[in-house]
Amino acid sequence: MKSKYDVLIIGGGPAGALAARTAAQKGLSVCLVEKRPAIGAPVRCAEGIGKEALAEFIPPNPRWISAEMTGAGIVAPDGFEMTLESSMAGGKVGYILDRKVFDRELVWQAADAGADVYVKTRASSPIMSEGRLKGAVLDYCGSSSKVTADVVIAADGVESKFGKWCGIDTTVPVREIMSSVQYVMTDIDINPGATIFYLGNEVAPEGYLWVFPKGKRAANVGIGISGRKSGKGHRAKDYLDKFVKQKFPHGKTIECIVGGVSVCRPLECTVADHLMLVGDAARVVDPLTGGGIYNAMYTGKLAAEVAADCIAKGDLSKKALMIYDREWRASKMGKSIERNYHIKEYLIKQPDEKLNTIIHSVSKLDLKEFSTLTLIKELLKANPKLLVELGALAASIR
Ligand SMILES: Cc1cc2nc3c(=O)[nH]c(=O)nc-3n(C[C@H](O)[C@H](O)[C@H](O)COP(=O)(O)OP(=O)(O)OC[C@H]3O[C@@H](n4cnc5c(N)ncnc54)[C@H](O)[C@@H]3O)c2cc1C
Repeated sequence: MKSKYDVLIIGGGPAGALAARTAAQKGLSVCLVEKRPAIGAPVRCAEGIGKEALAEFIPPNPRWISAEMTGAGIVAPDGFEMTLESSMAGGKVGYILDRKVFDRELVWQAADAGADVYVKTRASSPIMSEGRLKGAVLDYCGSSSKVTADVVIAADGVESKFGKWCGIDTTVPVREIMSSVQYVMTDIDINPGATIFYLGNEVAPEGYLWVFPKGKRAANVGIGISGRKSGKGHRAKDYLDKFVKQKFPHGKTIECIVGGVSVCRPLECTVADHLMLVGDAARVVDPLTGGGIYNAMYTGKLAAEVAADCIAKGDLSKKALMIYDREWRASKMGKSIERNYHIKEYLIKQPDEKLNTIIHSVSKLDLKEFSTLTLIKELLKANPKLLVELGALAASIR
């Protein structure tokens, strides 16, 4: 391992991979370290992503796509299902990825572009000198080495520690961590072309339960509930087991994963001198859907672009790197996170009766664009009273 790079990236998920690929393509020397022995495993994700969102970063490839989606369903607490599709999108609206292969492909592309990649290598502390971040101490199989870099990109996911070690407050309030469990199930009766979301305080308090198809009779069946609702007898797993017993009594569980998803607002500031935070480490998951793959790739790529400009100018100060922070907040992604945060806060306070009313208001929607914003606009049309309840927020949606 070399001891000096232009860019050191911590974490080999979609955020780190896109940062590494972009920085290497720009001719920078790049080191990406991943603490796990293999990129992409174990998967901690339901693997859903929109078709257009994915296409911004990589052309689709059947090698890492488990299933193509043509629509979605939202099931109200009383069991009524609203179906969503988009004839405008040519019938295909999204994918369920195979992230074990997908994440590996992204890192592979970064390596092909020239990045050095080290797995089973953990960043264990920052190197601080003359009051500034100079790099990180990396642990590999019992030995430690120091790697310095002009800029460190922390892409270390939801469990991110690097930002905190450098003085950034990355704490997520307990109520804004979704406690999640997911089974990969086979031998179950599903609609193989639609992602289904189940809502309700009895099903998934302050969260939702999902069935994301991975084939004709296989799916990721998972749940995320608010950390503050989780307790003895009411853990995410308890809710999921109850659902599975009722809905898929003969299904077989071939994999079980647990994880946390932050559904808080993004960090107040995602840069410091010589440091940038991207993806889940920056808390840029969509607070309404819990989706973070796109946002991770978007921030990873943008951070590397800004880093390259700043390296060329010889200024890696917080002030210079702030371009990244400002740009992602002003982007469609940043605005959508802010809006969806308020909608999530509104929805989690609603009783089941209200959720039933909202979902019953439309039984089938053909969306021009298959996005949460278009869906919300349609629901507002069907429930004009919500405009009053949402107050100032409604203006930003129309
Ligand atoms: C149950 C569940 C379901 C989800 N479903 C979806 C979904 O359907 N669609 C969607 O868009 N999003 C989903 N998400 C969110 C999505 O998985 C994340 O937003 C996405 O993976 C974020 O990418 P990332 O690169 O920021 O972080 P990660 O993918 O978490 O990658 C971070 C990497 O950093 C490594 N790392 C951490 N610390 C260190 C260290 N000190 N040194 C070296 N390496 C380190 C970790 O091992 C990890 O590999 C889901 C999440 C969960 C938990």
